[in-house]
Amino acid sequence: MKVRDCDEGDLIARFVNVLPQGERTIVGSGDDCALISCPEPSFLVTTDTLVGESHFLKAWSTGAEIGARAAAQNLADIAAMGGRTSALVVSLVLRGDYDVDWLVDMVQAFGQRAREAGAGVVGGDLTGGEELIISVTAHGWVDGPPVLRSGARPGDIVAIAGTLGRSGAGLELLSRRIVDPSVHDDILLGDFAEAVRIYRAPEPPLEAGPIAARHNAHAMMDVSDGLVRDGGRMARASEVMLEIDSSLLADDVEALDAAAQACGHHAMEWVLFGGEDHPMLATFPPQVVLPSPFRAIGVIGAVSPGDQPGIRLDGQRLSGGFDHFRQDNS
Ligand SMILES: Nc1ncnc2c1ncn2[C@@H]1O[C@H](COP(=O)(O)OP(=O)(O)OP(=O)(O)O)[C@@H](O)[C@H]1O
Ligand SMILES: Cc1ncc(C[n+]2csc(CCOP(=O)(O)O)c2C)c(N)n1
Ligand SMILES: [Mg+2]
Repeated sequence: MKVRDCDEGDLIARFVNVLPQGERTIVGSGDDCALISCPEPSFLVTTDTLVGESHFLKAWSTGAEIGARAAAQNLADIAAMGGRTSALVVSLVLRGDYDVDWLVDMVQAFGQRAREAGAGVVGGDLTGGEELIISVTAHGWVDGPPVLRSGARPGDIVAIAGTLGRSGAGLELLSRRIVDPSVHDDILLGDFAEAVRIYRAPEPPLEAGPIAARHNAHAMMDVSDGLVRDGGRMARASEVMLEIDSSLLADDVEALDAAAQACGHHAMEWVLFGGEDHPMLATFPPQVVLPSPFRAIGVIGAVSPGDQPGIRLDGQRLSGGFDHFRQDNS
């Protein structure tokens, strides 16, 4: 059955059937607004949109992978404040010729990621249009003070939880047809399985956000546009220098060895400039024993007089990363 064979009410009923309600939901999908409890004095809110051809290709990813990706990148933004997600709303721009089963798979996988994070999917909107667009708004809360990008201080440990570079490598393996885009089986994907899987549906370590907050992280953000671009944003917000030690990125580089050989590419480029793995980048005071799953990748330095905040690798200043509107995407 195609979308054009249904009416909006039919589709919404199919979606609601597979979506989690969420523990904080008082009124879910079906009224003019959802009503969500928020006993804390303030709440977190973030929005992120995925567009077919820009963020994913239907030819490369299943509906379920696209749905999981849309949920993951929004859940990661809430986690990156040290928070937990209470409720998501999801707006879809659809074409009439989409397969309804494909769409329900997408919505179900979106709901499953929300469910795993303890969140409800409490509403959305449906519109017709040429390109598939998934626009998500997430609401959440944080127990205690939120962890901002602006809190890094000289002497802090720079740490990361989650993977770097896998999504960028997966994108290149698919773009260059080194991996057949119709293959989704980890066994068949072999050495490339992790990179391709994470490109299609990132696996951000959501629990790391609240863990970092409990261990007094000074600053945190998720990495969506690459370590260098996003690390530079943290550096500017905090007016510090992120000093990354390349030897501490060796495990990420090694994990991409097979992909690098196949693409004739330096794995370190993906680790530094690739986005969309959504790991948590955080800084911790120097005396803290880093909580699992964080690992150190460098330290925070002061900005020398006359210099600008930024990010350096082994003392060399870096710039670049993903930007929708610039041509210098690395
Ligand atoms: N159209 C807009 N109007 C106002 N603020 C915006 C707009 N677009 C983005 N912002 C704000 O700019 C900041 C950076 O946006 P961005 O989309 O890069 O978020 P991010 O968390 O860095 O990346 P990602 O969404 O990929 O995780 C966010 O605080 C966001 O709310
Ligand atoms: C088909 C295809 N081509 C290119 C990319 C790369 N890409 C798109 S958006 C983005 C950064 C985060 O964007 P945002 O800030 O919008 O969340 C990256 C690295 C992709 N994922 N799929
Ligand atoms: Mg973010």
